[in-house]
This record gives sequence, structure tokens and C-alpha cells, in this order.
Amino acid sequence: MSATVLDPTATGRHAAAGRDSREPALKVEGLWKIFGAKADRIIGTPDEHLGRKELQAKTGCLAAVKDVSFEVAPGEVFVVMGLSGSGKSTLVRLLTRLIEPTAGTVTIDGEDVTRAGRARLRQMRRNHMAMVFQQFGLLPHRKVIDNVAYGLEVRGESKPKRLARAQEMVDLVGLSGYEGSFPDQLSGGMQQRVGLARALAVDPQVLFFDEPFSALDPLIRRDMQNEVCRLHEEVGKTMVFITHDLQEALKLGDRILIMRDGEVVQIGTPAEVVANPADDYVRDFVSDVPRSHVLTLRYVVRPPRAGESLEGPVMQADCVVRDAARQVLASALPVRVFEGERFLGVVDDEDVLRVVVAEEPAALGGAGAASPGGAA
Ligand SMILES: Nc1ncnc2c1ncn2[C@@H]1O[C@H](COP(=O)(O)OP(=O)(O)OP(=O)(O)O)[C@@H](O)[C@H]1O
Repeated sequence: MSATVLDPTATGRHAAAGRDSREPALKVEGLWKIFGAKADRIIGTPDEHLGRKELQAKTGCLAAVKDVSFEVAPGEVFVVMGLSGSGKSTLVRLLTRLIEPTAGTVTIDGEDVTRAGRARLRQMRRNHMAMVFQQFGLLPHRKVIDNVAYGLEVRGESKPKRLARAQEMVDLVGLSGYEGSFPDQLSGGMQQRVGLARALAVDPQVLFFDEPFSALDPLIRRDMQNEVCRLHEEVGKTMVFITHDLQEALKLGDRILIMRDGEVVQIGTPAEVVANPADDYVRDFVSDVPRSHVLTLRYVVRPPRAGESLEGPVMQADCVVRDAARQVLASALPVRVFEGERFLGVVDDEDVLRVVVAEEPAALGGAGAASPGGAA
């Protein structure tokens, strides 16, 4: 019944993430990492098309990352998600060249990282990239303030300058008062805040997160996810975030890249991935996700029916259905949905309820469970 309006040019949830004509902050093209003795003899031969297991059986080599390409816009939060062994950690290490790629290029702010010589790479790592790891990587004998200032020290900043910047970052991550503490005097969540402050201190072009919250207990983990959202709102940095946790990916990502066996299965906004899973692997991943929490009005909007009022309140297409529901249900007239200035259509009580009711256990398998707007 309802028409689905899918807009491939849809921008992310974060204001700074608008994909525009500017150069991507990060561009990855045809990136491969094959482990094994004959790794460099596989690309360009028919063997490159073999599945991971077949390649391993035939050559003894393991394709951890296989022909991966994507672009990240300035200010975007880009999440790489996949099960254990899918190649996420290898991928993020390739992006910073902690591991050398077998093939492909990585460009950060227009500069090809894969071609950089040793000295230039070191310089790029100090100035343009920062990493936040699961194991924090803090220096145990240094106080919080000196851990945060570490990257600036390595870069040769004067002491007053680096301490002033470090203090600013300590305050930003909510650790004011703990500057003089040592890492082992802090909880796991607080230590990870130090890791965040340290990464932000160098004002990098891209921040890489490799499963940073996996070791934290669920409540702290949620706090830290909120913290990343808040920090992103404040500093607008480009972020590449690795996780195996779908909820985390949906919460943080403007877009999500889903990996399996080293390959890209799907790249899309949380709503795109939930509404249109690329295959059964992704469908299985997203099957438990409450759709109203992720789908936006873009996915339920429909053309107005003959005689239907076009005087109702106006809402933007990127508003999540759950957040829009109250206003839609309170309005006697259908809500008009716009993308910027462009009129996309209308949404009424029934359109919203169809998404919400489909999540109710009683509706599963029943008529109410029909996919909203036929989007799935
Ligand atoms: N140095 C290495 N030598 C050989 N194989 C490796 C090496 N590093 C990783 N691999 C293999 O590459 C594949 C991808 O590993 P990777 O650690 O990148 O996956 P992941 O998605 O990050 O998994 P996890 O979440 O468990 O860390 C795995 O099969 C792994 O065993």
C-alpha cells in the first residue's frame, strides 16, 4: 500500500557528515591482505576469486581482507562490523599501515598512505591519525595528564602548550580532577576516557577505534557509546569504528560496512541496512533490531492520497520513526515529510503504527508483521 522512498544520496545522522563534493577524509580502493608464503602471487590470477576456505586449502594462504573499497566523508562516523574472523582488525591495521597491504590504496585527506615512506608515515601517524584500542594502551607510570599529552610530546610540542591542550581534552572527556591519577587508579571506563582524550589531543584527521569498548561491562559500555556520540557532536571528527556488536554499530554509525570472510557484504546507513539487508547473513544480523528505532520517515513516507489534506505539520525525512511517532499520532492531519525543501510525501498514524506494531510479539507472523512500506 505505502510507497517507499529510498534516496541513495541520503546523508548521515550527524550534521557534519553530509556527503558533498569535498574530498573524502578517507578513501580505500581495492585493499587486500593475504597472509601466507605466496601471498603476493595470488592477486591477478583466477585464485583471487576463490572463497577464503578454498584459497587456504589450495595455496595455504589466507585472505583476511579481500578487495575492500569504501569512502568516508569528512565528519562521518563510519562503522565496520562483522563477526569474529571477518577481517575487521586486519582492515583497521591496514588503514594505518600497522600491517602492510598486499594490494590496494588508502588515501587520507588526499594523501596516499600506502606510498608514504617511513618518515612520512611516522609524520602522518603523529599528525593525521589516532587510534583507540580495546586494551587502552596507556603508559602505567605516567599520570593521566601526561598520558593524554603523550602524542603532543612525541610531536615536539612545548610543555606549556601540550599540558594546556591535554587539560582541555581531560575536561572534554569528563575527567577533570583526575589529571594527577595513574591509570591503575581508574576504572576501565575511565581509562578508556583517557584513551579517547589522548587520541583527540593530537587533533587527528581521522580517529580509528578498534573494538574500544569490548572489554567494558554493558552499562559502562553504553556510557562510553554515548560519550563518543557526544564528543562527535562537539568535535565533529571523522571516525572509523570497528565493532562486532550490531547495536553499537547502529547507535554510532552514520554508515555501516558489514564484512564477512574478508569481503564487504553491504555498506549503508543503519536504516538502509535494516530496511534492505543485502543477503541472508545481514538479514540474520538485523532480524532482532526494533525497526522503529532505526528506520526513518524516509522509509514510511508515501504519496498523498486523492483529497488528503496537505496542511499537516512538517517533519524531516531523516527523523527516526520512534521519535516521530508522538507528533504523527498527535496530529489530526497527515504529517508532511520533507528532505530539506523537497516534499517527499505524507505519513499518518497508520503508517507509523505499521512499523511499531510489527515489533510487538503478538504481531509476529500475523498480518501486522507485514514489512513497512514493502521496504524489506
Ligand atoms: N598475522 C596473521 N597471520 C595469519 N592469519 C591471520 C593473521 N592475522 C589475522 N589472520 C586471520 O585473518 C582473519 C581475519 O582476522 P581479523 O583478526 O582481522 O578478524 P576480526 O574480524 O578482527 O576478528 P576478531 O573480532 O576476532 O579480532 C582470521 O581468519 C585470522 O585468523
